[in-house]
Amino acid sequence: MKVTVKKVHGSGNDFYIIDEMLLSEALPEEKRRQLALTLCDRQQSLGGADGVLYVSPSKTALARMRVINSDGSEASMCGNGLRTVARYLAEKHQLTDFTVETMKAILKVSEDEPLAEGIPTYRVEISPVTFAKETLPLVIDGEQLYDERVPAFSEQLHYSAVAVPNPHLISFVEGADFADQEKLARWLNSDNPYFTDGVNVSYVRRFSEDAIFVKTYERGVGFTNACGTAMSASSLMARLIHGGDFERKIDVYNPGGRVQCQVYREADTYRIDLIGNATFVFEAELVISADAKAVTVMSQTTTAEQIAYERMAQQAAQFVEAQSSI
Ligand SMILES: N[C@@H](CCC[C@H](N)C(=O)O)C(=O)O
Repeated sequence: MKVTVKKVHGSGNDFYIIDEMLLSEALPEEKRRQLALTLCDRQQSLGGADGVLYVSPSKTALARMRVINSDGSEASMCGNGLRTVARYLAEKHQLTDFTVETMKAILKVSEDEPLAEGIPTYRVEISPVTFAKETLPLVIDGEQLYDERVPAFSEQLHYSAVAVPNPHLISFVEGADFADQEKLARWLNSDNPYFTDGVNVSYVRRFSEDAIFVKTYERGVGFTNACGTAMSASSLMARLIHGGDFERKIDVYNPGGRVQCQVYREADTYRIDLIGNATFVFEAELVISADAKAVTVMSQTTTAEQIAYERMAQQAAQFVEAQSSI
Protein backbone atom coordinates (compact mmCIF):
# COMPACT_ATOMS: atom_id res chain seq x y z
CA MET A 1 0.00 0.00 0.00
CA LYS A 2 1.29 3.49 -0.90
CA VAL A 3 1.08 6.18 1.77
CA THR A 4 2.14 9.84 1.71
CA VAL A 5 3.32 11.12 5.09
CA LYS A 6 4.11 14.67 6.15
CA LYS A 7 6.69 14.97 8.94
CA VAL A 8 5.71 17.92 11.13
CA HIS A 9 6.37 19.35 14.56
CA GLY A 10 5.01 21.77 17.13
CA SER A 11 7.77 22.91 19.52
CA GLY A 12 9.82 19.86 18.54
CA ASN A 13 6.96 17.47 19.47
CA ASP A 14 7.07 15.55 16.19
CA PHE A 15 4.49 13.62 14.22
CA TYR A 16 3.63 12.10 10.88
CA ILE A 17 0.40 13.36 9.37
CA ILE A 18 -1.44 10.77 7.27
CA ASP A 19 -4.43 12.04 5.31
CA GLU A 20 -6.65 8.99 5.07
CA MET A 21 -8.74 10.76 2.41
CA LEU A 22 -5.78 10.36 0.00
CA LEU A 23 -5.36 6.60 0.54
CA SER A 24 -6.41 4.21 -2.22
CA GLU A 25 -7.90 1.77 0.32
CA ALA A 26 -9.34 2.12 3.83
CA LEU A 27 -7.00 1.50 6.78
CA PRO A 28 -8.26 -1.22 9.13
CA GLU A 29 -8.01 -0.22 12.80
CA GLU A 30 -5.25 -2.72 13.70
CA LYS A 31 -3.17 -1.55 10.72
CA ARG A 32 -3.56 2.09 11.80
CA ARG A 33 -2.10 1.20 15.21
CA GLN A 34 0.69 -0.99 13.80
CA LEU A 35 1.63 1.69 11.25
CA ALA A 36 2.00 4.20 14.09
CA LEU A 37 4.26 1.78 16.00
CA THR A 38 6.38 1.24 12.86
CA LEU A 39 6.64 4.91 11.84
CA CYS A 40 7.33 6.21 15.36
CA ASP A 41 10.25 3.84 15.97
CA ARG A 42 13.29 6.15 16.35
CA GLN A 43 15.49 3.49 14.63
CA GLN A 44 13.31 3.64 11.50
CA SER A 45 14.96 5.25 8.42
CA LEU A 46 12.78 8.39 8.52
CA GLY A 47 13.80 9.06 12.13
CA GLY A 48 10.63 8.11 14.04
CA ALA A 49 8.26 10.46 15.88
CA ASP A 50 6.23 10.98 19.05
CA GLY A 51 2.99 10.04 17.33
CA VAL A 52 0.90 9.76 14.17
CA LEU A 53 -1.96 12.13 13.36
CA TYR A 54 -4.59 10.51 11.16
CA VAL A 55 -6.81 12.95 9.25
CA SER A 56 -10.17 11.60 8.09
CA PRO A 57 -13.59 12.93 6.97
CA SER A 58 -15.97 14.50 9.50
CA LYS A 59 -19.72 15.13 9.41
CA THR A 60 -19.44 17.96 11.96
CA ALA A 61 -16.19 19.79 11.10
CA LEU A 62 -13.82 20.32 8.17
CA ALA A 63 -12.03 17.05 9.09
CA ARG A 64 -11.34 14.75 11.98
CA MET A 65 -7.97 14.23 13.72
CA ARG A 66 -7.05 11.04 15.57
CA VAL A 67 -3.89 10.88 17.69
CA ILE A 68 -1.93 7.66 18.09
CA ASN A 69 0.99 7.83 20.56
CA SER A 70 4.32 6.17 19.73
CA ASP A 71 3.35 3.13 21.86
CA GLY A 72 0.20 2.58 19.76
CA SER A 73 -2.27 3.92 22.37
CA GLU A 74 -4.86 6.48 21.27
CA ALA A 75 -5.11 9.91 22.95
CA SER A 76 -8.22 12.08 23.03
CA MET A 77 -6.28 15.22 22.10
CA CYS A 78 -2.92 16.61 21.02
CA GLY A 79 -2.39 20.37 21.10
CA ASN A 80 0.91 20.56 19.21
CA GLY A 81 -0.39 18.05 16.68
CA LEU A 82 -3.64 19.95 16.16
CA ARG A 83 -1.70 23.09 15.14
CA THR A 84 0.08 21.14 12.41
CA VAL A 85 -3.15 19.48 11.24
CA ALA A 86 -4.79 22.94 11.23
CA ARG A 87 -2.07 24.21 8.91
CA TYR A 88 -2.28 21.12 6.71
CA LEU A 89 -6.06 21.54 6.32
CA ALA A 90 -5.81 25.34 5.93
CA GLU A 91 -3.45 24.92 2.98
CA LYS A 92 -5.42 22.02 1.50
CA HIS A 93 -8.75 23.93 1.58
CA GLN A 94 -7.45 27.51 1.31
CA LEU A 95 -9.08 28.50 4.63
CA THR A 96 -7.81 30.42 7.68
CA ASP A 97 -10.52 29.72 10.31
CA PHE A 98 -12.44 26.46 10.73
CA THR A 99 -13.11 23.58 13.12
CA VAL A 100 -11.56 20.13 13.52
CA GLU A 101 -13.31 17.15 15.13
CA THR A 102 -11.29 15.39 17.83
CA MET A 103 -12.24 12.41 20.01
CA LYS A 104 -14.16 14.43 22.60
CA ALA A 105 -14.69 17.88 21.09
CA ILE A 106 -15.01 19.97 17.95
CA LEU A 107 -12.29 22.60 18.25
CA LYS A 108 -11.72 26.01 16.64
CA VAL A 109 -8.43 26.51 14.83
CA SER A 110 -7.05 29.51 12.93
CA GLU A 111 -3.94 30.92 11.36
CA ASP A 112 -2.19 33.43 13.66
CA GLU A 113 0.54 36.09 13.60
CA PRO A 114 3.98 34.46 13.22
CA LEU A 115 5.53 33.66 16.60
CA ALA A 116 8.85 34.79 15.07
CA GLU A 117 10.05 35.60 11.56
CA GLY A 118 9.50 32.80 9.05
CA ILE A 119 7.47 30.60 11.40
CA PRO A 120 3.99 29.51 10.26
CA THR A 121 1.87 29.87 13.41
CA TYR A 122 -1.53 28.50 14.34
CA ARG A 123 -3.93 29.03 17.24
CA VAL A 124 -5.98 26.08 18.48
CA GLU A 125 -8.69 25.79 21.10
CA ILE A 126 -8.00 23.48 24.03
CA SER A 127 -11.25 22.38 25.68
CA PRO A 128 -13.28 21.04 27.44
CA VAL A 129 -11.47 21.55 30.74
CA THR A 130 -12.53 19.59 33.81
CA PHE A 131 -11.12 18.79 37.25
CA ALA A 132 -13.67 16.04 38.00
CA LYS A 133 -11.73 12.94 39.04
CA GLU A 134 -13.96 10.59 36.97
CA THR A 135 -12.98 12.34 33.74
CA LEU A 136 -9.22 11.81 34.18
CA PRO A 137 -9.77 9.08 35.55
CA LEU A 138 -8.15 9.53 38.98
CA VAL A 139 -8.80 7.46 42.11
CA ILE A 140 -8.58 9.68 45.24
CA ASP A 141 -10.74 10.39 48.30
CA GLY A 142 -11.92 13.92 47.43
CA GLU A 143 -13.69 15.13 44.27
CA GLN A 144 -10.59 16.61 42.66
CA LEU A 145 -6.86 17.11 43.11
CA TYR A 146 -6.14 20.83 43.22
CA ASP A 147 -2.78 22.19 44.39
CA GLU A 148 -2.43 19.52 47.08
CA ARG A 149 0.36 17.47 48.54
CA VAL A 150 0.14 13.75 47.75
CA PRO A 151 2.73 11.98 49.95
CA ALA A 152 2.80 8.95 47.62
CA PHE A 153 3.96 11.28 44.79
CA SER A 154 6.37 13.53 46.74
CA GLU A 155 6.86 14.72 50.32
CA GLN A 156 7.20 18.38 49.27
CA LEU A 157 5.50 19.12 45.97
CA HIS A 158 1.89 20.11 45.40
CA TYR A 159 -0.06 18.55 42.51
CA SER A 160 -3.12 19.37 40.42
CA ALA A 161 -4.93 17.02 38.05
CA VAL A 162 -6.88 18.37 35.10
CA ALA A 163 -8.36 16.92 31.90
CA VAL A 164 -8.18 19.14 28.77
CA PRO A 165 -9.64 16.59 27.89
CA ASN A 166 -6.59 14.27 27.96
CA PRO A 167 -5.30 13.78 31.51
CA HIS A 168 -2.56 15.93 33.07
CA LEU A 169 -0.83 16.00 36.45
CA ILE A 170 0.89 19.31 37.11
CA SER A 171 3.30 20.49 39.78
CA PHE A 172 5.07 23.83 40.15
CA VAL A 173 8.69 23.27 41.16
CA GLU A 174 11.47 25.57 42.33
CA GLY A 175 14.76 25.95 40.42
CA ALA A 176 15.67 22.84 38.50
CA ASP A 177 13.85 20.42 40.80
CA PHE A 178 13.00 17.93 38.01
CA ALA A 179 14.83 15.00 39.64
CA ASP A 180 11.92 12.74 40.57
CA GLN A 181 9.65 13.54 37.63
CA GLU A 182 10.62 10.54 35.51
CA LYS A 183 10.32 8.05 38.37
CA LEU A 184 6.87 9.35 39.31
CA ALA A 185 5.68 9.51 35.68
CA ARG A 186 6.84 5.97 34.93
CA TRP A 187 4.98 4.69 37.98
CA LEU A 188 1.76 6.60 37.17
CA ASN A 189 1.90 5.23 33.61
CA SER A 190 2.26 1.63 34.74
CA ASP A 191 0.15 -0.40 37.15
CA ASN A 192 -0.77 2.12 39.90
CA PRO A 193 -3.77 2.83 42.16
CA TYR A 194 -4.22 6.52 41.15
CA PHE A 195 -4.30 7.07 37.38
CA THR A 196 -5.75 3.86 35.98
CA ASP A 197 -5.42 5.03 32.32
CA GLY A 198 -2.06 6.75 32.88
CA VAL A 199 -1.41 10.50 32.85
CA ASN A 200 0.84 13.13 31.25
CA VAL A 201 3.12 14.44 34.03
CA SER A 202 4.43 18.02 33.85
CA TYR A 203 6.80 19.88 36.16
CA VAL A 204 6.54 23.63 35.75
CA ARG A 205 8.94 26.44 36.64
CA ARG A 206 7.50 29.91 37.01
CA PHE A 207 9.77 32.69 35.70
CA SER A 208 7.20 35.49 36.13
CA GLU A 209 3.43 36.04 36.06
CA ASP A 210 3.48 35.67 32.26
CA ALA A 211 6.37 33.25 31.62
CA ILE A 212 6.71 29.60 32.61
CA PHE A 213 8.81 26.57 31.60
CA VAL A 214 7.08 23.20 31.19
CA LYS A 215 8.76 19.80 30.95
CA THR A 216 6.42 16.89 30.26
CA TYR A 217 6.65 13.12 30.47
CA GLU A 218 3.91 12.07 28.07
CA ARG A 219 1.68 9.08 28.54
CA GLY A 220 2.34 6.63 25.72
CA VAL A 221 5.61 8.31 24.70
CA GLY A 222 7.99 9.38 27.53
CA PHE A 223 9.76 12.75 27.78
CA THR A 224 9.00 14.87 24.70
CA ASN A 225 10.34 18.28 23.63
CA ALA A 226 6.92 19.72 24.42
CA CYS A 227 3.31 18.73 24.99
CA GLY A 228 0.72 21.28 23.81
CA THR A 229 -2.13 20.17 26.05
CA ALA A 230 0.29 20.04 29.03
CA MET A 231 1.47 23.61 28.36
CA SER A 232 -2.18 24.70 28.11
CA ALA A 233 -3.11 22.92 31.36
CA SER A 234 -0.01 24.39 33.06
CA SER A 235 -0.97 27.91 31.91
CA LEU A 236 -4.44 27.41 33.35
CA MET A 237 -2.96 26.28 36.68
CA ALA A 238 -0.49 29.21 36.64
CA ARG A 239 -3.41 31.66 36.40
CA LEU A 240 -5.56 29.81 38.96
CA ILE A 241 -2.85 29.23 41.58
CA HIS A 242 -0.43 32.10 40.99
CA GLY A 243 -2.68 34.81 39.52
CA GLY A 244 -2.30 37.31 36.70
CA ASP A 245 -4.92 38.50 34.25
CA PHE A 246 -6.88 35.83 32.46
CA GLU A 247 -6.68 36.34 28.67
CA ARG A 248 -3.20 37.94 28.89
CA LYS A 249 -0.74 35.82 26.92
CA ILE A 250 1.63 33.54 28.80
CA ASP A 251 4.96 32.66 27.16
CA VAL A 252 5.46 28.96 27.68
CA TYR A 253 9.05 27.79 27.28
CA ASN A 254 9.77 24.10 26.82
CA PRO A 255 12.78 21.92 25.91
CA GLY A 256 11.86 22.32 22.20
CA GLY A 257 11.20 26.07 22.03
CA ARG A 258 8.36 28.39 23.00
CA VAL A 259 4.60 28.71 22.54
CA GLN A 260 2.00 31.10 23.95
CA CYS A 261 -1.21 30.34 25.83
CA GLN A 262 -4.25 32.45 26.64
CA VAL A 263 -6.61 31.25 29.35
CA TYR A 264 -10.29 32.24 29.17
CA ARG A 265 -12.74 32.02 32.07
CA GLU A 266 -16.47 32.02 31.27
CA ALA A 267 -18.60 31.65 34.46
CA ASP A 268 -17.06 28.54 36.03
CA THR A 269 -15.72 27.02 32.82
CA TYR A 270 -12.31 27.48 31.25
CA ARG A 271 -10.81 27.14 27.83
CA ILE A 272 -7.31 27.79 26.61
CA ASP A 273 -5.93 28.96 23.27
CA LEU A 274 -2.57 27.42 22.36
CA ILE A 275 -0.54 29.45 19.86
CA GLY A 276 2.66 28.20 18.27
CA ASN A 277 4.59 26.94 15.29
CA ALA A 278 3.24 24.42 12.82
CA THR A 279 6.42 23.37 11.06
CA PHE A 280 6.52 21.05 8.04
CA VAL A 281 9.85 19.20 7.92
CA PHE A 282 9.47 16.88 4.92
CA GLU A 283 7.02 14.89 2.84
CA ALA A 284 7.71 11.27 1.90
CA GLU A 285 6.10 8.66 -0.35
CA LEU A 286 6.15 5.27 1.34
CA VAL A 287 5.25 1.71 0.51
CA ILE A 288 3.85 -0.08 3.56
CA SER A 289 4.01 -3.90 3.87
CA ALA A 290 0.74 -5.84 4.29
CA ASP A 291 1.32 -6.24 8.05
CA ALA A 292 2.39 -2.53 8.33
CA LYS A 293 5.61 -3.62 10.06
CA ALA A 294 7.93 -2.53 7.24
CA VAL A 295 8.21 0.74 5.37
CA THR A 296 10.09 1.45 2.12
CA VAL A 297 10.84 5.10 1.36
CA MET A 298 10.22 5.84 -2.34
CA SER A 299 10.91 9.60 -2.23
CA GLN A 300 11.46 12.35 0.31
CA THR A 301 11.25 16.14 -0.12
CA THR A 302 12.59 18.31 2.70
CA THR A 303 11.47 21.91 3.37
CA ALA A 304 13.71 24.76 4.59
CA GLU A 305 11.35 25.66 7.46
CA GLN A 306 13.46 24.11 10.20
CA ILE A 307 16.14 26.84 9.86
CA ALA A 308 13.81 29.65 11.02
CA TYR A 309 12.42 27.39 13.72
CA GLU A 310 15.84 26.57 15.13
CA ARG A 311 16.71 30.29 15.33
CA MET A 312 13.65 30.86 17.54
CA ALA A 313 14.29 27.71 19.61
CA GLN A 314 17.86 28.83 20.28
CA GLN A 315 16.62 32.23 21.55
CA ALA A 316 14.13 30.41 23.78
CA ALA A 317 16.89 28.15 25.16
CA GLN A 318 19.07 31.19 25.91
CA PHE A 319 16.20 32.83 27.80
CA VAL A 320 15.65 29.67 29.87
CA GLU A 321 19.38 29.40 30.56
CA ALA A 322 19.51 33.04 31.71
CA GLN A 323 16.54 32.46 34.06
CA SER A 324 18.24 29.41 35.52
CA SER A 325 21.27 31.42 36.54
CA ILE A 326 19.20 34.10 38.33
N1 LIG B 1 1.82 15.76 22.58
C1 LIG B 1 0.45 16.00 22.72
C2 LIG B 1 -0.34 15.08 23.59
C3 LIG B 1 -0.37 13.68 23.00
C4 LIG B 1 -1.23 12.72 23.78
C5 LIG B 1 -0.69 12.38 25.12
N2 LIG B 1 0.55 11.69 25.08
C6 LIG B 1 -1.75 11.53 25.84
O1 LIG B 1 -1.68 10.29 25.80
O2 LIG B 1 -2.67 12.13 26.42
C7 LIG B 1 0.10 17.46 22.87
O3 LIG B 1 0.80 18.27 22.24
O4 LIG B 1 -0.90 17.81 23.50
